Amino acid sequence: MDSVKNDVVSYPAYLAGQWQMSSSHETIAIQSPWQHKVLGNVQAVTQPEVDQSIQAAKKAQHKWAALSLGERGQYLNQWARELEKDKAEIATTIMDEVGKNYADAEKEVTRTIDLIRYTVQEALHMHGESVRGDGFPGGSKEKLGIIERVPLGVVLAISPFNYPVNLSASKIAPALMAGNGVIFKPATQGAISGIKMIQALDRTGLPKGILSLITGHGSQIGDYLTEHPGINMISFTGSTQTGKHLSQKSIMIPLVLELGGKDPAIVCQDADLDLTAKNIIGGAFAYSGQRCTAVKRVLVDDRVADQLVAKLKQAIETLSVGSPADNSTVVPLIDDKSADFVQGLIDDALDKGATLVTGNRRKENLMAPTLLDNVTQNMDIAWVEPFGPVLPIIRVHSVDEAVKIANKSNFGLQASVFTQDIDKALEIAGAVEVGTVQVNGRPQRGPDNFPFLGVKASGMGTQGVHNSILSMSREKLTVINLK
Ligand SMILES: NC(=O)C1=CN([C@@H]2O[C@H](COP(=O)(O)OP(=O)(O)OC[C@H]3O[C@@H](n4cnc5c(N)ncnc54)[C@H](OP(=O)(O)O)[C@@H]3O)[C@@H](O)[C@H]2O)C=CC1
Ligand SMILES: O=C(O)[C@H](O)COP(=O)(O)O
Repeated sequence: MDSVKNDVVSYPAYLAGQWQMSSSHETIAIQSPWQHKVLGNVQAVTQPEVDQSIQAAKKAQHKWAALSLGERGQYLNQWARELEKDKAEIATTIMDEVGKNYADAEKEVTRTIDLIRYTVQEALHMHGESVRGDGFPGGSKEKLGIIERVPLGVVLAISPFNYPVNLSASKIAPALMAGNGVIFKPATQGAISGIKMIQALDRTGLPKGILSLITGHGSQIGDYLTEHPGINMISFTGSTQTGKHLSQKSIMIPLVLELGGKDPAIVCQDADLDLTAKNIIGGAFAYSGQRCTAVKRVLVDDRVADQLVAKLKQAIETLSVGSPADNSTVVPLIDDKSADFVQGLIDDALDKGATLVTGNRRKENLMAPTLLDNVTQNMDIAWVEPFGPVLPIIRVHSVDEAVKIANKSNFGLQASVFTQDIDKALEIAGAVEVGTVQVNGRPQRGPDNFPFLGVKASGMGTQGVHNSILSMSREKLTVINLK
């Protein structure tokens, strides 16, 4: 299946049920962000190959949707078992390809297996409803409406680099269980992990054509996919910039967009500061802050700010920094360009008078975890998503000021509130314009049975297993006019 030249593997794409080298004869070299070597080549898939894949998905989808939920579930449960077998290999690929530490990469695969199994169970338990017409003026009991959920057709699933397996499966599994065909476009940096995951799915004997895996740079093939008339729904996770672009290109189809964030941790005067510091550190620096739900700013009551900063400094200075293979918390960023971007934000803040508490050291794309205090609203780091290991502290005089600054952001993914007063927590939770508020905990997507959503520039629509199945199916009403 794969071809090897000069020790570098060329991975085929999975087009209309066949593993194939692209007729473009063009490949993209995937460079490890930390081993500084080429891990393999993936295909630059052509537009005619996209057409063939979408046609094949359309054709296969009717038969697929005609299978019972139990039959579709059997393929997915088998996929979960195949992923169990490949766990170590896929975790190693994630580690090599996106620089996630091994323990977290393995957790990502385990979480994916759990998610697939849960998705099957959830889909099995979902059902439609019926309604009689007599509840509305002029209607009658003789009108019986049967409301079923039916698939949308072909779903385009586009995933980002930072969870190359989990955020892909969290689109593919619900799309398949809802009876759709799938066109899967992984992040280029993450494509080999995506390919390995689909190799496991292919081994289940999945009907040919129902899913294709299209590799290629989003900048080259993305618009063609998005604008394709054969696509009936798009589920996208990635940056706000790409998400906005995609929403302008797509034409009258449902979109679910999970985009960037600038999640604040609001720390009240009465907060348990040890618990707060622990959550902020884990939230801000795991996987070097390359998570949409990372804590990306701290809005702390001035009266406890010195104490909190001291605790954060102490904890940051004990974080392990280095190789993903050593399970370091802070690992090299996805590329040098990302590290340059983060460095630019740090430099801007320091130029404008922020206090460097710790960090601001760098070796290529490996950046030391950095804490900046006395950050003010004229600094870019107060508003921009760094996607790197830097945390700004903004001191505030009141809860109202914290909420005001929290809401001034374009983003609205999650927010954390640290306080021991539940009334205050609920008041703040009600006032913050985000998808989710975490009381005394760090922002996070999981557990995956919870709804996951962003508002404002952080997204549109809702993920989480139940909501993903809903968003990838629609209601269909059949009215029986009884005598
Ligand atoms: N809210 C959420 O759930 C999450 C949000 N994110 C956000 O994602 C970002 C990091 O991920 P990153 O991968 O860099 O994001 P990008 O937006 O750069 O890429 C995301 C995906 O979009 C593809 N893409 C690029 N251009 C186009 C296009 N014109 N049309 C269609 N698809 C395109 C990319 O392909 P290619 O790789 O080939 O360029 C990739 O598969 C951060 O902003 C983060 O906050 C990340 C995870 C979760
Ligand atoms: O990509 C991301 O950052 C995720 O969607 C967040 O997931 P997590 O909160 O489980 O890390």
